[in-house]
Amino acid sequence: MEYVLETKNINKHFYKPKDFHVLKDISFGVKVGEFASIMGKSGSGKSTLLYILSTMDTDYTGELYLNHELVTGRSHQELSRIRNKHIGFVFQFHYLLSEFSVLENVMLPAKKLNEKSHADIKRDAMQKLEMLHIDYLAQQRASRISGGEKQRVAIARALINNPIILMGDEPTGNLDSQNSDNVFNIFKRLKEEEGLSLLVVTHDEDFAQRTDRIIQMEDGRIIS
Ligand SMILES: Nc1ncnc2c1ncn2[C@@H]1O[C@H](COP(=O)(O)OP(=O)(O)OP(=O)(O)O)[C@@H](O)[C@H]1O
Repeated sequence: MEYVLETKNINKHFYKPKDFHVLKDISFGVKVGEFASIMGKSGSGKSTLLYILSTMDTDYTGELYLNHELVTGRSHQELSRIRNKHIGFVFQFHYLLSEFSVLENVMLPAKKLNEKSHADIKRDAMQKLEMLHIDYLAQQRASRISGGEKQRVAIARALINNPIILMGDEPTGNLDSQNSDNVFNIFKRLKEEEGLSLLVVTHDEDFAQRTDRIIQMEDGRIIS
């Protein structure tokens, strides 16, 4: 089986205010081209797990593999590069820089990666915006577009370095049903047309039901 992401026995504790075993022996994988969702009650550990999977949190035991390579134990600098190059992340809030244009926002992670010329990055960013049907917003300031548009720009930005997996933490949490549907359809299209792998934490039952697989969490464990 070809996995883009795999974990082996991930455990995590929070020690303040008292010892709390938040993630218990999490072992699972996301297959290449799979669109998986994570559901579970508030407090079951979904966000905590996603922050480990996205390499933002390194305070755990167990192993994390991306493209079959062990990521656990790498230096802060290496992780920052792995994250920027291989993982796209979409949050509930868009985190766009409001004073920058839409195009500049999308270009930023590629600028940081520093592997391509300015012209190439600009061309790639325009292509992502076209793919999401928001290329007409390229020169607009990020502060001046709607919530649904901002989330689509955030998706374009998450895709600029052609990640191997796109992760989302409640990416439709701030959107109305029409815009949530838009985001779902974009994700579905990325899977079907680009072969992208996706892993999305959501409270939206409707959204989760339409993904390939629901990973159900309860009290820090995966129960199904
Ligand atoms: N920094 C922290 N210190 C101590 N406990 C924490 C910390 N962060 C989270 N927790 C606790 O860990 C548990 C899991 O939190 P987490 O945010 O992963 O849950 P979740 O399933 O994503 O919840 P929600 O659906 O509400 O976002 C919760 O009980 C939370 O209170």
